[in-house]
Amino acid sequence: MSDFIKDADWLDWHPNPVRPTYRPPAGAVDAHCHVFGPGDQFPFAASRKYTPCDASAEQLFSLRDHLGFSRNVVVQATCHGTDNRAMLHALAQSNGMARGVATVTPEVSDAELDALHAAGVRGVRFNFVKRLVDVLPIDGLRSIAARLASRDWHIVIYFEAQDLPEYYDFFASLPTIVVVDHMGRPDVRKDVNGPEFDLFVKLLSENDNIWSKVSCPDRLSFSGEPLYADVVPFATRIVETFPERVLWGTDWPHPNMKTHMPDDGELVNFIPQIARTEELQHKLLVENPMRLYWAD
Ligand SMILES: O=C(O)c1cc(C(=O)O)oc(=O)c1
Repeated sequence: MSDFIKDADWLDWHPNPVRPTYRPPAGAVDAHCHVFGPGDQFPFAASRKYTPCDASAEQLFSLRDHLGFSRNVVVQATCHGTDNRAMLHALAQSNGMARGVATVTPEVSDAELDALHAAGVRGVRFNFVKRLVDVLPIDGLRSIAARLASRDWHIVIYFEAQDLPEYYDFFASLPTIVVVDHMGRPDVRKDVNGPEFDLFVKLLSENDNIWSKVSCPDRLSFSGEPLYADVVPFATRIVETFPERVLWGTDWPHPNMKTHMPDDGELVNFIPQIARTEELQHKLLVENPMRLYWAD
């Protein structure tokens, strides 16, 4: 029994996703997923904006095998704040088949960063989504970023499209590889070649250190599952313009979905819609994440 009671409107992860008909290439990496707790073992943070159901490392790895994937990148979920223990536990249970992205404060010591590296962490997440976090002052983020540059770590950023103009110069100034979560959350009802998404494409065009995850059609779509047709032009534009700088992930256990819970097998079946050749799929699922997370 968890010590926490999940939010009344919380949607649990899908209990029995289909076995995907699309088979990912050997060694495929789910480069964006999370663990939640379990809350009685790894308590959720006092600063959290939501209380989820539990989603353990064992459940994550069982999903990985079911979907035909080999590896995971476990991204620190905001409900755990800067307490990275649940994520680190997942890495420790993975037999080297998972890497992590942590959340840290500007006060983090070099020794703590060393320990995170030894545990398999290769990046830090900066979050600008106000419903999820109290956004840290930019100066603090800058000081963290400067310390990561010498470590060959990267920074994962999560923001929504309407906030990109405000943060554009800051993002462009970051000294590490930068990976944008969920394509910068475009409003897919707008034109894929319109000013809003063009600004995101410009960010990647002008900064060859900036990458994008082409994840979460379920969050972005208004046309809905399983086809997520309205997301396809956005994701294909990114995959085909920046084939060496894209990552894909399930986003399991899908925090804060309010209307439906995606079937993770159908999310895998969606991959060939957005990466339309075997070569693009191999870069997206194997070469790019391996370069970023398993270079050593
Ligand atoms: O859109 C979200 O609610 C969301 C939340 C989190 C998190 O709480 O860490 O991570 C994500 O990738 C997406």
